[in-house]
Amino acid sequence: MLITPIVTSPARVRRFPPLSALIVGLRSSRPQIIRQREQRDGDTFHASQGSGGIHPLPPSILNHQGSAGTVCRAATFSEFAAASRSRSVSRYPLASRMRHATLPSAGRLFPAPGGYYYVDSEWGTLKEVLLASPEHLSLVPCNAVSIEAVRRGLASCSTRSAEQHRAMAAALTKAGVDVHLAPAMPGMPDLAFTRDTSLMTPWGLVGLRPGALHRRSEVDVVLRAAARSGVPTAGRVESGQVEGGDICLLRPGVVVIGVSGVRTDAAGAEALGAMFKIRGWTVITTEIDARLLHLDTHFCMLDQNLALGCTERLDPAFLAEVAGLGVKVIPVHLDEVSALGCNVLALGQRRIISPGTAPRIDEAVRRLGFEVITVALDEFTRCGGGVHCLTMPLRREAGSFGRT
Ligand SMILES: NC(=[NH2+])NCCC[C@H](N)C(=O)O
Repeated sequence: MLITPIVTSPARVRRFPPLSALIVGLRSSRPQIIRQREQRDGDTFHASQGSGGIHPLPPSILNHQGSAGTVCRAATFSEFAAASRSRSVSRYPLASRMRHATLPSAGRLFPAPGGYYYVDSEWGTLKEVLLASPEHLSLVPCNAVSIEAVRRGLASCSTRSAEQHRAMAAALTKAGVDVHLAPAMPGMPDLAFTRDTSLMTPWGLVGLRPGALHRRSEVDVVLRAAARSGVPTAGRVESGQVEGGDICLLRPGVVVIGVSGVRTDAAGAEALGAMFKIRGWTVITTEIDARLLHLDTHFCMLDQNLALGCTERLDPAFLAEVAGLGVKVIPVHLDEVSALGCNVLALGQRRIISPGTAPRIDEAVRRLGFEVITVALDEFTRCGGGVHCLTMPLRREAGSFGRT
């Protein structure tokens, strides 16, 4: 079967209705799709499905100079109509304004066919993020932290998890981040951890392939929700397994993939890594301890040259490589990792959101001049995920060097 991604120009993307209008009710969204369906000859391409690995974009649009636009998945009108009927998307605090992205400029290291939606680092100023409703959250004993929580007799409380999730969304909004919310899905107890199902790149959103089988069907839900917001899809990993918590866009041009063999394996890392390599990125794979679940529980970027890391567990060769790239690692202890205290979200401009479970780390980061915003997330941390796992950035300002 052939699929035909649709191409729009950045200028068209700029004219999209405000995201707040798209999210709350999506009443004005049909024109957006109509605009996406306008194709420009020469920029259209076909990618075959079912060939294994990831569907790459054609070389003709790689190394693109930033003028030809955005590659979009053609969302069907029925998807769009379904989205406009959805009620659950309207409950969150949303930024009423829409600040448009700085679109790709000549000076950019990786000009962006992805256009408006764009992420090339873990620390560029965060502008838009995708969350998913925790309505069906439950404590699945599928990682060391959640197994221990179940052993201690803990359970999930839907009222508290909803409150904490809303408070996190409110903190994001207050920090100038627009929030998109995927609807709840019965039978998907870990859906709220949107980080793991997909990855936003400079070229569009990539669907991942979770190693946890109970999470695999989450990918379609998240991709559909993103498509309703007009986020272009760049491809999908179709071999091996790879979860977003194991991926770190260390800086523009360097991606790290943690391989535990359980959630992310070598085949999945290779499939995803190929997408970056073909665009000239350096792909660093590092073996991680499966008991720590994901890379992002024990290695998280705070800023362009600063990270939190569990130096007692990370591979010394990886730490040496990171040091060679000029990134300083603030050591975190294993008990802080288990408390998800290392699993923080960089907002850019020296601001982070932290679950506040490791005061020593928060204090150390504050002393470095960061604003540390804490949100209570114990309903989620007992499931093995914190604020980094609960957020999937859709748009960050392009990472730029030279700043300290
Ligand atoms: N990126 C992360 N660390 N995600 C945490 C996911 C937690 C979830 N209960 C799971 O085990 O899949």
